[in-house]
Amino acid sequence: MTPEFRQPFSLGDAMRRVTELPPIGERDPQGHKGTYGRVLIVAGSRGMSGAGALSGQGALRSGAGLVTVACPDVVAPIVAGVDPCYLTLWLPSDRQGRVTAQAYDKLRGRKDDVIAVGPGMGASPALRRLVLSLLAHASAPLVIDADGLNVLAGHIEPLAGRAAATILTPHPGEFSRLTGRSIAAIQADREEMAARFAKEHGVVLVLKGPGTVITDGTSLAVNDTGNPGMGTGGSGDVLTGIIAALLGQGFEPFDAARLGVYLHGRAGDLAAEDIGMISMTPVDLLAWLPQAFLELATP
Ligand SMILES: NC(=O)C1=CN([C@@H]2O[C@H](COP(=O)(O)OP(=O)(O)OC[C@H]3O[C@@H](n4cnc5c(N)ncnc54)[C@H](OP(=O)(O)O)[C@@H]3O)[C@@H](O)[C@H]2O)[C@@H](O)CC1
Ligand SMILES: Nc1ncnc2c1ncn2[C@@H]1O[C@H](COP(=O)(O)OP(=O)(O)O)[C@@H](O)[C@H]1O
Ligand SMILES: [Mg+2]
Repeated sequence: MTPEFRQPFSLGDAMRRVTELPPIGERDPQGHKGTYGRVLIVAGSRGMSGAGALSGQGALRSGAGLVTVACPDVVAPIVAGVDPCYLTLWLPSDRQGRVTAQAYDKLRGRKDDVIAVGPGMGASPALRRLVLSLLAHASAPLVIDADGLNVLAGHIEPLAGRAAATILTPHPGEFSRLTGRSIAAIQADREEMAARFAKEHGVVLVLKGPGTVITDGTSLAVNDTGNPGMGTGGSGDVLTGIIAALLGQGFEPFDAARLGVYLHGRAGDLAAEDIGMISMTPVDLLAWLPQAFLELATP
């Protein structure tokens, strides 16, 4: 067969399509905060303190035992003031209010069950160093979003060879930077592009937007919850916290990702039913997350 007649590579039948959600078990009566996962969220910078707070609250509303939001010290009091239930870890900051190259020293040796990094951190060589250090040395599963993803654009090799799971949560713009492909090309072939990337780099890929695709390169799910009311800055930051919390409670990475995406969208649908898509904000996703969880926990 000459090359021009070769079929294009397709994941086709080898791909397991998943539609059933993983069950949410009851909380262990003997459980305590140590049982349900210590979640570290590294997020925020001057001007984007909300990203850290929204991710932290997303994790709290999703059952995490103990949530710590690590953010530049200049925004830490603001982040701490949003919610009394998470801890804050104050990271050294530069003149722009972003983390410095010394930030990783504050995270080294911590015993977190899961680490999420990226929302609202801005772009800098120091952030790149921080993300690469986490990829190289953190033994906990990692969720990488937003600016954490952007530092990997054009340098995705550090994703390879991690012992623990890595979940990436790009929107199409971020996935375009990661892959070097146009947003249009990605949107035209979302499932194939996501699955191929996940397989090649050994990650769980959450390609966001209507019909979010979740795949580990072997299994694939397309989410059917969510609505355009969620097209408001900060919705994705909430999702990062939700997925991190589910990982911390022991869900397998692929399951944590697809369950988190489902619940996030369902919270958005419940909010839209009640207050409408126009007025809802990511804070409402937090408010309706309990109802979304209750629906799944109560048959
Ligand atoms: N309160 C806070 O602190 C908040 C902080 N935040 C923080 O802000 C930082 C910047 O994040 P960001 O996503 O706003 O900008 P960026 O990565 O340049 O992406 C834009 C590009 O992607 C594209 N694109 C996006 N979605 C798409 C889709 N569904 N389908 C197709 N295309 C899509 C988009 O396309 P366009 O709009 O041009 O059509 C454009 O090209 C980040 O750290 C985040 O965490 C925010 O969370 C807000 C609340
Ligand atoms: N029209 C839509 N339908 C379903 N989900 C949507 C829609 N618009 C946005 N979302 C969801 O909202 C979230 C937006 O995330 P992201 O783009 O990272 O926002 P931000 O960085 O501002 O928090 C994603 O989970 C995305 O799937
Ligand atoms: Mg985002």
